[in-house]
Amino acid sequence: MKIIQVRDYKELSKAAFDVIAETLKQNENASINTTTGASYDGTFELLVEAINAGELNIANSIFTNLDEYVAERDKPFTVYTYMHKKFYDLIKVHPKYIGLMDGSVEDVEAELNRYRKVLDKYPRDLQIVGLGTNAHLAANEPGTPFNSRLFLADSDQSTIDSTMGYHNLTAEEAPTQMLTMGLADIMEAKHILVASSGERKAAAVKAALEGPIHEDCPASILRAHPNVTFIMDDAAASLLDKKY
Ligand SMILES: N[C@@H]1[C@@H](O)[C@H](O)[C@@H](COP(=O)(O)O)O[C@@H]1O
Repeated sequence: MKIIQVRDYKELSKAAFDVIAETLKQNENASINTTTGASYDGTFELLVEAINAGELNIANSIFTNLDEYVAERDKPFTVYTYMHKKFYDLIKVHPKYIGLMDGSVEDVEAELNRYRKVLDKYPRDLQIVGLGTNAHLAANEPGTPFNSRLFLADSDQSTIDSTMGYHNLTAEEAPTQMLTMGLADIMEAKHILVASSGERKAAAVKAALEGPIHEDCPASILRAHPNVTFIMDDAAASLLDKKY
């Protein structure tokens, strides 16, 4: 695992951007699957700038997402809304293919089957993930089997609380379930990028990097992958025993 420790969120966003840009520069047909959320807001801003300045060509790339809330698509907190507001609506050139799950469907099984085919068609060159405060990956909460595949997941209370905080939602408005790629789906990527920022992620970073590799800590599975770039800022690294 390549661990990059930076000072703050600004440096973290630049370091994550550099990994994505390098992937696209090496292979303009790259298939990139991404998370959404606070960890990557700054990274998406840098991507939009670089694409619109003509410095990065994404016209031949594939972009897919790794999870989606069970909710109407136009709700402010959905992955669909995030990707459009912070990326797809802002860029002048679009990827060759954009794949998003639809959490508003009645037939969840059919939607998971449809997305299975999307993932099978576009094996991931780069998988972008964030850690939950409880060290979840996507919506794979603690206790999820390491061999999980695309499924409908119930969110832990800490995850629901994070979503409420980030999107300023009441308990009634907050989504409680997600369609999500499984841990085995995430592990299939050639390269996995993780970015973690701030004190609220420090315990999850410690568990992921220094705790047992166990299903109680979904992110610990990343240590079994041969090509992970883990970027953290000083605050997220503050509980680590070792200096990496
Ligand atoms: N399901 C999402 C994940 O896809 C996301 O990566 C993670 C971290 O989010 P954030 O970057 O906002 O802390 O938690 C959420 O619950």
